[in-house]
Amino acid sequence: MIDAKGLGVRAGELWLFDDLDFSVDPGECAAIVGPNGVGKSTLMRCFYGMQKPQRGRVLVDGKVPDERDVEFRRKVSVLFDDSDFFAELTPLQHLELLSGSFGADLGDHEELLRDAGLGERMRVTSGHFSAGQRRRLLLLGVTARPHRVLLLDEPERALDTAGKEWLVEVIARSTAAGAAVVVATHHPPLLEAADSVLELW
Ligand SMILES: Nc1ncnc2c1ncn2[C@@H]1O[C@H](COP(=O)(O)OP(=O)(O)OP(=O)(O)O)[C@@H](O)[C@H]1O
Repeated sequence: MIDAKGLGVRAGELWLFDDLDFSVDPGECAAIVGPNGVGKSTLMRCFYGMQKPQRGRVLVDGKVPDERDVEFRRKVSVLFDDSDFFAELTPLQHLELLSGSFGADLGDHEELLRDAGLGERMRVTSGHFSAGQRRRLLLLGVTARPHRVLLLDEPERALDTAGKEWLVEVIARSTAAGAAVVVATHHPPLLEAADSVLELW
């Protein structure tokens, strides 16, 4: 589903990575690890077509990724650092919006929100949510919407222990439904649960 060959990205004079091969198939989760600043987010941005590699090529479902392409965006669900949601909407309204825009039945919205630890907050506008609550809502949105590819950049950020356990579960649900998942992470249980691990250094 994602297939990269000979990928190289330079930041200034320095090659963050070069000659990198990477692939992830439907129903599999690949984790990317490495120290701060090594290039994990940059690699994820290449998979979403937000960053053009200086060398090599990446294909997603056989095509060069293009974040501006509506068909591509419908297929590929992403959580990046700057991902955001509508502060004036409640979590229930977020799910209704997603369901409507994808024309999809996401399941029982209240049950999904209880499962995400947002049961008490499902009818409260999300603008004043805590960092962890916002992260739970974002993660629920990107994992519950229809997708064939899921890209998650440090999804564990701001989550408490229960939230991190839930995160491992929702990723497993996504792969079980046949999605190809890539997760850049510093959270060891996500590495243990992954089918493959790419270490950048
Ligand atoms: N567009 C750019 N131009 C120049 N340098 C960049 C650019 N994008 C990223 N960098 C640099 O590339 C390096 C890798 O950044 P990146 O965000 O990919 O790292 P990361 O592995 O995700 O780090 P972290 O674990 O801290 O999130 C950093 O030193 C960053 O400053």
